[in-house]
Amino acid sequence: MLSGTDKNNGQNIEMIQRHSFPPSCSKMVTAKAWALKKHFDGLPKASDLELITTELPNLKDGQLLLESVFLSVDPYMRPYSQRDMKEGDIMVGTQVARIVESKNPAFTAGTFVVARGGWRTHFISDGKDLLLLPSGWPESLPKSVALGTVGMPGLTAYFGLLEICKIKPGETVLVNAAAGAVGSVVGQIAKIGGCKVVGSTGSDDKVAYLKSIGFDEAFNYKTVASLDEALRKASPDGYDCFFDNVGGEFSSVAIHQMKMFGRIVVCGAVSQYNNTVPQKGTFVQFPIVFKQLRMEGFIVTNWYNRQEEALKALLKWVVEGKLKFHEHITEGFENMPMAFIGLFKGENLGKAIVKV
Ligand SMILES: NC(=O)C1=CN([C@@H]2O[C@H](COP(=O)(O)OP(=O)(O)OC[C@H]3O[C@@H](n4cnc5c(N)ncnc54)[C@H](OP(=O)(O)O)[C@@H]3O)[C@@H](O)[C@H]2O)C=CC1
Ligand SMILES: CCCCCCC/C=C/C=O
Repeated sequence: MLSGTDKNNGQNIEMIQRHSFPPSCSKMVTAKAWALKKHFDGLPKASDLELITTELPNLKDGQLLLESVFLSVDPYMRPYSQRDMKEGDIMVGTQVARIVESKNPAFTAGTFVVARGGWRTHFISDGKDLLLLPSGWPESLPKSVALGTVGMPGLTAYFGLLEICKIKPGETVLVNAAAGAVGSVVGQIAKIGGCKVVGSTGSDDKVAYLKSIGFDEAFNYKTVASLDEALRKASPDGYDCFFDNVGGEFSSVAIHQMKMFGRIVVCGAVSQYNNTVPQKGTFVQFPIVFKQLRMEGFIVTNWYNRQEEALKALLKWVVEGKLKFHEHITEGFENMPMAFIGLFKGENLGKAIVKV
């Protein structure tokens, strides 16, 4: 038997082998997967990825066969591929998958789970890292939301805002990439928490969307004459909290408009992920020292010991209509590269999802 743990994705998932299995296997399942053919150089290109087709072995005791239904494409995959993947590895990622067959008594065929299976249509798991949808998941709520607002991006917003920023009612919160998976949840949780919310995003349609979900102020950073002025106009008194998804120039400008004792959550730096040469930035020490700011980076998985509590809260807000979600759905597994590349062109409104 050719098998192994997929170290690349850090998961207990049987690796897809790039050749056929012995003829003794009765029910062969053909799996498709996207592999990193060539490390990205600048903006990812479809030709950097390769679609491979393989056949999975029969299940051993304790194993499950899963079929992806919805897959997530996320900006983190770009820096992750650079740092942690080698050419030929299957792209890292999560999906909502259906259990097709189970030889694991803890799971029943037909159940939907969130898995870290990478960009694959089918895969085999020992069940260790599979997550059931939170209890009380309404039939009417698309299961894909478990990859967005009630999933990793929602958790990012929840912990970043409540635990790192520690927002208080009456404060003013700034978030960029505000119409995306994380940003749209940040703004809405901040509103639930009694804050004033300002969002920056890359199109007028997205600005209108942000207003429709309760943002107090929103602007299109691509068309404003001056970012500094746009930030000042949206909140003349400055910002208590800045949830930074973008980095780069935006952050360099925004840091100067923080209030005394402001908090900055460094969640991501999507504007920098495709850089081919290191950028020279502004020096941040002056505003940090003289306004006594706190600036903290965080990775959501560090908070996963509390994910049950947070997913419950996020689902409750969604069900109550306090937390709206939007999905940008790309149809077809073969279009995963296109959906991924689209993230860096601002094509998505809300969570970018691929439906197999
Ligand atoms: N620290 C953590 O644990 C986690 C961090 N993250 C980070 O959060 C951020 C948002 O992720 P997510 O919500 O999933 O993604 P989004 O759904 O927000 O999609 C990415 C968006 O980023 C914006 N964008 C793309 N390129 C640029 C650019 N050059 N300059 C400015 N904006 C750009 C685009 O929106 P627009 O049209 O507005 O430009 C695009 O739609 C990312 O930085 C990501 O890495 C995400 C999850 C966990
Ligand atoms: C369960 C999926 C793990 C996602 C981790 C995301 C960390 C993000 C970092 C920056 O974008």
